[in-house]
Amino acid sequence: MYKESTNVVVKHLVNRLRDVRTTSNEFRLTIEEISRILASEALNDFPTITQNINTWQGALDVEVIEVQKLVLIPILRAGEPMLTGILRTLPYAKSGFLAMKRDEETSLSKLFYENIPNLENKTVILLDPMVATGGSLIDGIEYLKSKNAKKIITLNIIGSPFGVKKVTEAHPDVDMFIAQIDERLDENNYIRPGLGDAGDRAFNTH
Ligand SMILES: O=P(O)(O)OC[C@H]1O[C@H](OP(=O)(O)OP(=O)(O)O)[C@H](O)[C@@H]1O
Ligand SMILES: O=c1cc[nH]c(=O)[nH]1
Ligand SMILES: [Mg+2]
Repeated sequence: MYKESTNVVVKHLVNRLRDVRTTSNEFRLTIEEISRILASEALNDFPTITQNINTWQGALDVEVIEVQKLVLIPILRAGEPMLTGILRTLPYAKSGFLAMKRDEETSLSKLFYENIPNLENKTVILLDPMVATGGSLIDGIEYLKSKNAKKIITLNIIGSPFGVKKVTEAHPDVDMFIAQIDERLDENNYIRPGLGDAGDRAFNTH
């Protein structure tokens, strides 16, 4: 399934990403902010455990997210600020990494590096801001399934209708939380209106 955010703050922040005046530093910080909101939407139903803590009035049983059951995995480069943002909320979540690059001639993704912790019995939150053809996300999900992830949730910022459909058809068991689905994929497989190349915008390489 996929769920497009209805949060007006998320929409507001996505439009800041689209603005060409937004500097790379502000772009990364905005991605961090959006990702923290998307993560709280995605984790709303996540299982909690009871923890006994000491408060100013003594011992108290409280409900906390079972962070040990989570693994955060960004698809580099553009997914990196998403990880940074979510780690500010969940600083002790385990993280793994997939470094992928889409070949701009063929639009096929290639995996260059991975470092993934044990995923057995873990829920993976896969992070990539852009879902254009959907190829990178589909390949990333397949890789994590081959590593026996128990459940996969993706957090994405902008998708094309084509890419989102491809991902949900290829992996109907994956829950996709996306900030905004844009109008279309263009003839160069870029999202319109989109924001350009998210990696270049984030790391000042355009
Ligand atoms: O849905 P797709 O057609 O596969 O395109 C989306 C992919 O392209 C972008 O990464 P890119 O390959 O440009 O790498 P980068 O993050 O290093 O810029 C983006 O972050 C996705 O991973
Ligand atoms: O629109 C697009 C397509 C692929 N990658 C991006 O960063 N943006
Ligand atoms: Mg790129």
